[in-house]
Amino acid sequence: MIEIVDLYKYYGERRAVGPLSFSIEAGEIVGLLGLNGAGKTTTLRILACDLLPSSGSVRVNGLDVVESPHEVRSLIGYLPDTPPLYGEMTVRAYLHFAARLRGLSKASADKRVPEVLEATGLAEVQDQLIASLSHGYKQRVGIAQAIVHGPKLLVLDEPISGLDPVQIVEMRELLRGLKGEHTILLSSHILGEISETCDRILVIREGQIAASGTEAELSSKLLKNQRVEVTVRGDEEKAKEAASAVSGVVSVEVIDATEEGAGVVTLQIESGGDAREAVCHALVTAGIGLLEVRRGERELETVFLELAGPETKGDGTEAAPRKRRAGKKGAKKARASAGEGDAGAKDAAAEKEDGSGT
Ligand SMILES: Nc1ncnc2c1ncn2[C@@H]1O[C@H](COP(=O)(O)OP(=O)(O)OP(=O)(O)O)[C@@H](O)[C@H]1O
Repeated sequence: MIEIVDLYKYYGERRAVGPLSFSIEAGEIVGLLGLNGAGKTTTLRILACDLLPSSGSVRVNGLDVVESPHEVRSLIGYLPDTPPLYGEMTVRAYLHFAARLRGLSKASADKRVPEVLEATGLAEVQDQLIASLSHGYKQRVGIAQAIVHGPKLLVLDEPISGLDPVQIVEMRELLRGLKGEHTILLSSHILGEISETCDRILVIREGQIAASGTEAELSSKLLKNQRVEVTVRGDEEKAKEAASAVSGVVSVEVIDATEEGAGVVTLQIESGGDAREAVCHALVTAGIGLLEVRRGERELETVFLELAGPETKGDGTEAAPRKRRAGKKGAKKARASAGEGDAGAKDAAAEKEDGSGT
């Protein structure tokens, strides 16, 4: 569906993208993941025929974006990082307008708009002014305008950015629901936002693909040890001893408990392989009450920073395990902010000099 070979994009002397090559099969949902300035928006704009490449080839369904931009545009639904919405229009009127703009006849638009309202969960707010909608609903309208002409490919620039946790879950469901009919390429700078949504992740760093695969594949490639956090109720020393005795476990640390309660502790366990089942078995056998088991939350961050971060070591080493803090309030606060979207992180984009068509 998408084939990019040796793509370069320069803004003046500055190389924003390249050499960049990747392909995406029809029906896939793929995440382009990179820190600010990595080249995500530039790549997506080139795909959406909003920006010309400096060199290289970009094909959508076999059509070249430079040679056949009109045909490519009709195949693509594009959500830019700032959705092109008109606040003074109602949702339905705006989608009708967007449909007509993309070449649908009035009759086709009349038929298509209710389908799109339904598919994006906007039917209830169709008569509201766009300006009165929450950020999450505005993002949905942005996606609705992108699919209104029935494109095969959706190119979505940070569709999850700035959404609250409930809206993130709803957006994931919306995107996965669209997957059947569309191939989707979306961008993000937060791994946790897209790891559950995408079939595959392409990590982009300085305009090049640094790695690709599922989140699990990226983890196993880059992290020597796996991390699991287990919350238990019982004797702390006994729990540590039981977990430490499991084959493959290399370290057991007591960290901030994920919940309050008498005798509740959380252990952060590093192991050579996936030790979740063996650790749970050992703890239960030792008479420890098992309350929660999950993969360490820093694992996601660590993988991403290994690949894309400014302090990439490139040797597969990872950050030190999270230690127990003095109080539990601090822990809760830290967890609440971990993995949250950074709505302000795109400020720089607004200040960019416009390099369209260069
Ligand atoms: N119009 C422009 N003129 C000059 N430089 C630009 C322009 N647009 C982007 N750049 C530069 O190209 C590089 C890649 O930018 P791009 O917006 O593609 O990255 P990004 O991964 O989308 O980042 P963000 O998440 O901050 O939007 C950055 O160094 C950026 O400063």
